[in-house]
Amino acid sequence: MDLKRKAGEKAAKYVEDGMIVGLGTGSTAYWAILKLGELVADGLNIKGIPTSKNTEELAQKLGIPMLKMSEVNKIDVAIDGADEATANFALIKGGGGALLREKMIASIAKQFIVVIDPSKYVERLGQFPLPVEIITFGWEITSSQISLLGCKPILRRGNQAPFVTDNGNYIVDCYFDSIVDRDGMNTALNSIPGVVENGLFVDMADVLIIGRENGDAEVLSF
Ligand SMILES: O=C[C@H](O)[C@H](O)[C@H](O)COP(=O)(O)O
Repeated sequence: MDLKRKAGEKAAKYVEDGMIVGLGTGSTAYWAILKLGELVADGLNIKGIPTSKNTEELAQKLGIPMLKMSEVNKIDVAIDGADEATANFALIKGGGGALLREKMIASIAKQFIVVIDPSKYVERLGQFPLPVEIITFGWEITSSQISLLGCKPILRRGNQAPFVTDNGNYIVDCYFDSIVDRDGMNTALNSIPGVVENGLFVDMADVLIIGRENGDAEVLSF
């Protein structure tokens, strides 16, 4: 079985009747959402909060009832993918551009479950360029201020034009040699005027599920 699928489907087992569920974005969270769709069709009663417009469309197709972020003040469990994860559960997210909504949803989730394939499990963060969401106004200035933190920020592009997030912002993908002080970097990035949010998720994940070739998916709890 596809390793992303193994991880995603395992995460769906954490969802219980009556829960409000943060629905992540990307090709691994996809499998969790698909499974939840099946369970809902079989009678599971949950409400989803999507982390992106893509996920909202998917959940809608699958018949998962949804709430708006403004309608909730707590989320029971959020399930999402990651671009990198370490043994102490630090994450880089945002490869799909959904980091802002993902971080907001994860931050109010009682339990945040991260699903990955083994290629995402790394010793140190920073091989994957860190996505930083910035406002379009004066983005060049914001980007050059970000570069002073020791990285090379590259404006993400879509179809020959800058990629625009669900929130109407740009993303710069920041190439660091490595990110050692994750807390410090998170704070420093978010202190730059023009930065909306960055893809470092520190001390947020509670469970990390890694799809493994042999046997069941591996579950690590913090
Ligand atoms: O913005 C996108 C998200 O942070 C994704 O969860 C992340 O990029 C991982 O996606 P995938 O499971 O497709 O590798």
